[in-house]
Amino acid sequence: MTVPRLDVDGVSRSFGGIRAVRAVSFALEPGRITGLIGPNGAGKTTLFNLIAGTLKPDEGRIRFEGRALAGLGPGAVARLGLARSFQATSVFPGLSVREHLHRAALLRHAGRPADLLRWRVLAAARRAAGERAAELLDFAGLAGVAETEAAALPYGLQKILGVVMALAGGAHMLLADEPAAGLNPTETLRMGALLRAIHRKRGVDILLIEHDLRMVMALCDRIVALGDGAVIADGPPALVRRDPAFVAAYLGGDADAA
Ligand SMILES: Nc1ncnc2c1ncn2[C@@H]1O[C@H](COP(=O)(O)OP(=O)(O)OP(=O)(O)O)[C@@H](O)[C@H]1O
Repeated sequence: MTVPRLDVDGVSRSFGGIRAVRAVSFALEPGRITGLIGPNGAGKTTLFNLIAGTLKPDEGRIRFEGRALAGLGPGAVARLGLARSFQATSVFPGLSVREHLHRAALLRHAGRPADLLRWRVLAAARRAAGERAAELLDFAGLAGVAETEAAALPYGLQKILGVVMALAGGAHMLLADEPAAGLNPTETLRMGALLRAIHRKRGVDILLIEHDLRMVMALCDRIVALGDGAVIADGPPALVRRDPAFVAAYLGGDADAA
């Protein structure tokens, strides 16, 4: 059997008395866009934090491409190729769009300060990061705003930059955290097209948390639905949207709303 891209096995996490994530298991084959959905408070963000290494599970194991993530922090997880979308404006205040991508590309070396003390290594890393930034500017359609300060971009472009920054370090899998939140319909379509291009043209798998069900249904090969911290439905969109547990928990019983 193929090694799953991401294998979440019996993962639980509580905060005080609240069991935010309860014995969640799913394995994602390579080559997929997967949606992680559920009502407010269902545990999506907690699960993302557990996968990205920001939080540690109380129980269970998470493997990325066969490697256990236990004990790794967010930087180490990202360097393995599992990267989370950034909040573009809060990362490097005052820096341009190009500089954001350049810094994000350099971050993959940040855990190896000894390397960076050797100027040859640093110079080569800077050059490669510059090339990568230029290529990503073109890929994401951001070349026209490359020298604009990231914080001054329209919100939709800031969200695009935050997603593309996650690719700058060479990710094989992108954790996209509500990329359409706060976007208007045109911006949402552009974001959907970008995610599809990231997957199809760059071969990056995506795990997508998103409240915009239309986007999730259109983009995803598979949907994992959480309710009250546990998996309540898991499968292709056409099946999940008719799953009684999903309909009851997420849509208040109205299957046609999905
Ligand atoms: N740091 C924390 N301390 C205490 N409780 C927390 C913490 N983080 C999350 N929770 C609780 O865990 C549960 C799951 O929250 P989580 O944010 O993961 O849900 P979510 O599905 O991402 O919700 P939303 O769609 O609103 O972002 C909620 O009851 C929340 O209040």
